[in-house]
Amino acid sequence: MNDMRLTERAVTEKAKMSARGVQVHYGTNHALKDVDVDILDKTVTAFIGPSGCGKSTFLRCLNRMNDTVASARVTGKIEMDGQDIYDPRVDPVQLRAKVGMVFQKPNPFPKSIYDNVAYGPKIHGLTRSKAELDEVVESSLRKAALWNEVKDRLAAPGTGLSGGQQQRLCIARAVATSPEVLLMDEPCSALDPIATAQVEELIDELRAQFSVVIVTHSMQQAARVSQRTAFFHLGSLVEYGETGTIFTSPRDPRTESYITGRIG
Ligand SMILES: Nc1ncnc2c1ncn2[C@@H]1O[C@H](COP(=O)(O)OP(=O)(O)OP(=O)(O)O)[C@@H](O)[C@H]1O
Repeated sequence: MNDMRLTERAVTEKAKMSARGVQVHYGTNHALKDVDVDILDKTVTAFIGPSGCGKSTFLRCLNRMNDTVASARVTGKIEMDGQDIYDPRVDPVQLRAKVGMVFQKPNPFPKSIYDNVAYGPKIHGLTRSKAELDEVVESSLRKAALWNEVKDRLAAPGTGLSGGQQQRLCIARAVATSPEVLLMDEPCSALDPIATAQVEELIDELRAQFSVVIVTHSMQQAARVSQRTAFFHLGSLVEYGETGTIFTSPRDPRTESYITGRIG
């Protein structure tokens, strides 16, 4: 056995986040049932499954966005690098800088392109000078593959960009706080095929720096961008594994029915 390959495997198999026995209730609606999963470091993980199966609910557990939903009750354990993210000492605002989020509909702030990206580093005090902030804005826009298109109009409103550019601006905004995990809830559903392809290419590049978790209704997209896939059904995590395996030889008949289009 080649030692080098063993080392590489150990690195890629490292869990960045781990969930154990996670349940979510919205009032009396038991939306998520006993979910156990590891989110690997530097890996794209896709969450797939029929509408209402709990994909977004679970995604929102990973950065405590459900804290903002009055009826939501989350139980179980979620750790990032071995630290319980639901520990009362964890500040959810700080957590969300480390576990960033990009939503279905591009939602830039009604501010300039520059200020959209500078906002996070400013409120978290991540830079000490205007020059340093300028650098973070530029490097974040570069990472989001948007710099060349906006570098001459950084003072223009973010809301004046095209839909695909707005979504890349939202990715730049999330990237600006140096996240360790990026959560994306159907990030391409409001985009045309060209903008979708750009965002998918970007996801692949971002994976070199951190973990990406993407909720998608498109199985083609999950197959294209992810290395791991989790299939949810009726609030349960039915199957989780290597993306190629999930799509070619799933173990559970429910997964097979979904990927062949018989349920959903
Ligand atoms: N804010 C909320 N308040 C109350 N119930 C909610 C809320 N968000 C989701 N739910 C319920 O939780 C269950 C799971 O919904 P969730 O949005 O997580 O599913 P999903 O798989 O992401 O669906 P979709 O693919 O349609 O976005 C559903 O029964 C839904 O009605």
